Amino acid sequence: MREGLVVLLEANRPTVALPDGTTYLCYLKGRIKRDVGRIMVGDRVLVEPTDPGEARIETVLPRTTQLLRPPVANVQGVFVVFSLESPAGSLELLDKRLVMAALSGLEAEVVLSKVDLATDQKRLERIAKTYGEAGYRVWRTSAPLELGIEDLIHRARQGIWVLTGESGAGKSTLLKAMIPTALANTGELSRIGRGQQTTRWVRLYAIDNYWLADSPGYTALETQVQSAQDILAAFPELAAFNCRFHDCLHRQEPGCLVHGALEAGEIADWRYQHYLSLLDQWIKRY
Ligand SMILES: Nc1nc2c(ncn2[C@@H]2O[C@H](COP(=O)(O)OP(=O)(O)OP(=O)(O)O)[C@@H](O)[C@H]2O)c(=O)[nH]1
Ligand SMILES: [Zn+2]
Repeated sequence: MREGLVVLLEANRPTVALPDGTTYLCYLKGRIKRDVGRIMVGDRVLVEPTDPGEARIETVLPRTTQLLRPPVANVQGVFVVFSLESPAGSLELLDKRLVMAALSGLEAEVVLSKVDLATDQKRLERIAKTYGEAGYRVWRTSAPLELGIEDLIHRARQGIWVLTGESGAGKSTLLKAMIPTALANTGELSRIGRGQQTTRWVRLYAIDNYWLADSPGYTALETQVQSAQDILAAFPELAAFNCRFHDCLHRQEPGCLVHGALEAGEIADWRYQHYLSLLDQWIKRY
């Protein structure tokens, strides 16, 4: 048996890629349907070749993560695309996506798109610096100028990655640049059920040592928030402060060092505000 990855699920038939690049159109051993339920793109499986180009999936290995949209298992990281202009992205949504990624156990990188349209250079620098200091890889890209995209593509990564971001942020544009062969698929539609619903098949494409899903999105099945400290941990530049109380949440606690750092401009005010509002939402819910 050999280990492979489900890279496409077309009409419920999985295509599995092996590390050497060969692919098999697979069918599932009966027992698996009962044990695993639906197999997903991104599932790691053990296969037994049966006929040329065909194999039987014997085992589905345990999943680490599971996204609902796009439906992909074992996602390792997300590219959060943020458009500087037309339309200008929302920093609040950017922070929300980054926090969701952290709370779902995913890596995240920030892609500042459309730098060719950026009129406010100081703002661009401030944003890039803020997220860089918070520990994220930050990319600046421009599709028409072909800027930054090659660097972004060929950086060491592992596992499966997904593009996410607001409507109009530039996700499809990046996707086409990152996987030119996916072009033919972007409009691919499949009818399911009685033809009421249409859906696109998700396909994974190999880039260097990682995989990219050709469908943008990002809704995780579950997040692991156990305490307010988990929210704080998702803001690394705030979590780094050692205030008087070791579990300081940097609100109104005595001896909190964050307020001074804010006044000195060492922390971006919008990051702190977004932290407080996410913290509030979480506390109200529990
Ligand atoms: N000037 C400029 N325009 C860009 C750039 N990247 C994308 N665009 C344009 O921005 C618009 C939106 O880009 P898309 O790639 O469709 O954005 P998207 O995130 O896929 O949008 P949705 O499909 O609505 O989610 C298109 O008209 C693109 O041509 C860029 O780097 N510079
Ligand atoms: Zn504090």
